[in-house]
Amino acid sequence: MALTIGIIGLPQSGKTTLFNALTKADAPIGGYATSTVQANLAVVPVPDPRLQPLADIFKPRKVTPTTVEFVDVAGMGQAASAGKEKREGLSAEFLGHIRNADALAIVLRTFANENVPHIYGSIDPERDLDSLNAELAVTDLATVEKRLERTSRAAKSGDKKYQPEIDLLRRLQETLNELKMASELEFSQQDQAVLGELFLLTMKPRMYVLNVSEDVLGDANELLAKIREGGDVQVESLEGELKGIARIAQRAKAEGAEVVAVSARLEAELAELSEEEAHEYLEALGLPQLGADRVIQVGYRLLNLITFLTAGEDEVRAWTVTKGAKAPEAAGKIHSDIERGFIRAEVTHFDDFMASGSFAAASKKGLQRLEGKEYVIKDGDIAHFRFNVGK
Ligand SMILES: Nc1ncnc2c1ncn2[C@@H]1O[C@H](COP(=O)(O)OP(=O)(O)OP(=O)(O)O)[C@@H](O)[C@H]1O
Ligand SMILES: [Mg+2]
Repeated sequence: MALTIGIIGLPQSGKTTLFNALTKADAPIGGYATSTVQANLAVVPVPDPRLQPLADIFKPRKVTPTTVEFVDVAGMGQAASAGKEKREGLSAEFLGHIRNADALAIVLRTFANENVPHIYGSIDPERDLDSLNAELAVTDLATVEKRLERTSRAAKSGDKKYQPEIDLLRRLQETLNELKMASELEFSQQDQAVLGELFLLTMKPRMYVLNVSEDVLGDANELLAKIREGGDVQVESLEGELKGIARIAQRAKAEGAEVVAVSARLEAELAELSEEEAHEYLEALGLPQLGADRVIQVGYRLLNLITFLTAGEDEVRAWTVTKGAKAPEAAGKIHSDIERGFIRAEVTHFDDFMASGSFAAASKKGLQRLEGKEYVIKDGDIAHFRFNVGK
């Protein structure tokens, strides 16, 4: 089952443009609200700087990155823009698309574009985030209250076993009612089963994607790095777009959420170029990498995934496992037979391999290990599995 990152944001914040930059696809982009009606879904390769050096050494026939799924949905906040009662939450159709997302990429507009009116009439990413959060919270509140009604009815029988669930639901109700995120609460092990059934939107891991104007991209990246590293930033003295960018970055830091700056329109254009041309362009702008690539990498991390590698003359390949997975489970990603017949894993970490130059040299230095069934796979492990399938 593929893990999915849902791209959400206000109408016309640049979600589909970002989606196109991520996927190098051509989803229709519109200059009017609700231009995305149905969802766009795509499987996106995860850029991994370890693949190329391995390919240079093994000269394999094939290099295969691992992938992650993104879904782009219509803009939220329509309830507000249509002047409807705001507390009704999201439509069932919309919800269907993001309920099952495993993490959220929240697009916040800071870019200036006279041809693209903002539904609230001005640029203010903090206000937009509050509005999105409120909408997510109200939607979750409806979910929680429905469940509370059902559980309370069941509890009328006098069975005490429902009490912990009712307590949990009441706590959630109170928090969401204040338009706070359910993720701010502490949960017990016992709560997890109910939470797992609720698919709350405000529980999902999230990242913020600031969609900025092309001309502030360089400054925005510097500012984000400075705030991330805990540098002293006088937000009030910042001008224009950068002020909003800094505010979101500070909030993200306080929440422990990731934040990435992209200029979605520029990146969607770059996605049309060859990789080489795109990188030349980036270098000219003084940027280390495409924002879209960062969005994919950070999104992948949000999903609690790590990458292990296999390398040989046939193929150099990146594979995905959940953090904490043991060697046989990793082997099972390649083939169920390898998991069933798992004997041992020969493991060399990518860094050790590169420092040694070959498996033989790594082995001589004692950097290639034989690991058993209980070994927990680490990000960047190059693994070769020994297995034996009986008849
Ligand atoms: N960084 C940017 N700078 C300038 N214009 C941008 C930028 N990003 C997106 N745009 C423009 O904003 C408009 C809206 O973009 P897009 O259709 O991607 O938004 P959306 O969030 O998918 O909208 P909807 O919610 O209606 O589906 C497009 O005209 C796009 O070219
Ligand atoms: Mg769209």
